[in-house]
Amino acid sequence: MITCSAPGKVYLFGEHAVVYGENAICCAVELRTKVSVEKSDEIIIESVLGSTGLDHDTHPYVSYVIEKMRQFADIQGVRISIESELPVGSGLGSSAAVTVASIQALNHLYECGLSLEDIAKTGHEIEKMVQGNASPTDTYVSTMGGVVMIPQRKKLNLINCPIVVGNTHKFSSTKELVGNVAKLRNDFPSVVEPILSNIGQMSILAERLVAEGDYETIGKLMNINQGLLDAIGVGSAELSALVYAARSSGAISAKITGAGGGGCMVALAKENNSEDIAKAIENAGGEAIITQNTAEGVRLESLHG
Ligand SMILES: Nc1ncnc2c1ncn2[C@@H]1O[C@H](COP(=O)(O)OP(=O)(O)O)[C@@H](O)[C@H]1O
Ligand SMILES: C[C@@](O)(CCOP(=O)(O)O)CC(=O)O
Ligand SMILES: [Mg+2]
Repeated sequence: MITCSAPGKVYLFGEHAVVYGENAICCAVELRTKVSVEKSDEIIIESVLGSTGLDHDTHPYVSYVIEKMRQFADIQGVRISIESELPVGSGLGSSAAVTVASIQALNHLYECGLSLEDIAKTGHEIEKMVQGNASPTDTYVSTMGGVVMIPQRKKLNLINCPIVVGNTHKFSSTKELVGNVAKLRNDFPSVVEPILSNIGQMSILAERLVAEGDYETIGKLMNINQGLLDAIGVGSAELSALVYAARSSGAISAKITGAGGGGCMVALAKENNSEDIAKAIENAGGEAIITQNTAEGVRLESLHG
């Protein structure tokens, strides 16, 4: 049995806008999805979502992974077991993590010889197939780790402060939210395109701030980004409650991460106040996770289970 894991991510800036080619800055976080694979008589995919064969309704990402990997190997029967620290459908890139970890596990099992660049590219093709429209961000960051500027795929310095995630526990589908933004942009191009372009500008300004470790100024821009995410309709009362709770308890910044609608928000904390922010998020009805960014992307965990 071969086990690989891949990290989730939070966006400092640029979700949704990045789908239209704008800049984004996204960091891998130390919350992982683990995928174990072994050859078997039939195809079995096991996860918290159930146990299925090739099934595009329950396991769309993993089903497409198997179909794509058949370009590189003769895959007949395989058992794929998924365990994850990432909440599903919550803006932390669980779809990219499960996709990337599955590709790498099959890559090892069938000795396909795919490079990390190949894995990120194949992962992006799969996210596009399921989501309809997807940026390369989540699959690239989950493959390579670190803090990355998209679309350049440029690695920036790691963020040297605690990251607090607040989960509303309201499931939200990325495909649906990306579709809603596409409709709004189509209905009001002269209004929505400048908003997306303004979001892109924040990443361009923030590149130097990340290099300098100027988290206070990064935080001011993140808070503006939150306002613009609300403007394009991906906020919710639950997310706003957690965002304002985090800010009132001393967070440097707080905004939605990922597709929004429900799912998670992210706050940057100071060295000494991550616990206070986590408590405020819990008091406002969310689940708090204190984490940090990670330089490590997809990795081999074990060869024998
Ligand atoms: N642990 C898991 N096991 C199986 N499938 C998963 C797992 N985590 C995520 N997925 C897949 O990813 C989908 C959620 O992806 P998405 O809507 O992009 O949200 P996000 O990536 O923000 O969590 C799930 O509906 C499921 O298809
Ligand atoms: C909204 C978007 O920018 C990020 C979606 O992230 P997540 O699936 O909610 O973790 C879509 C994309 O970049 O493909
Ligand atoms: Mg996703």
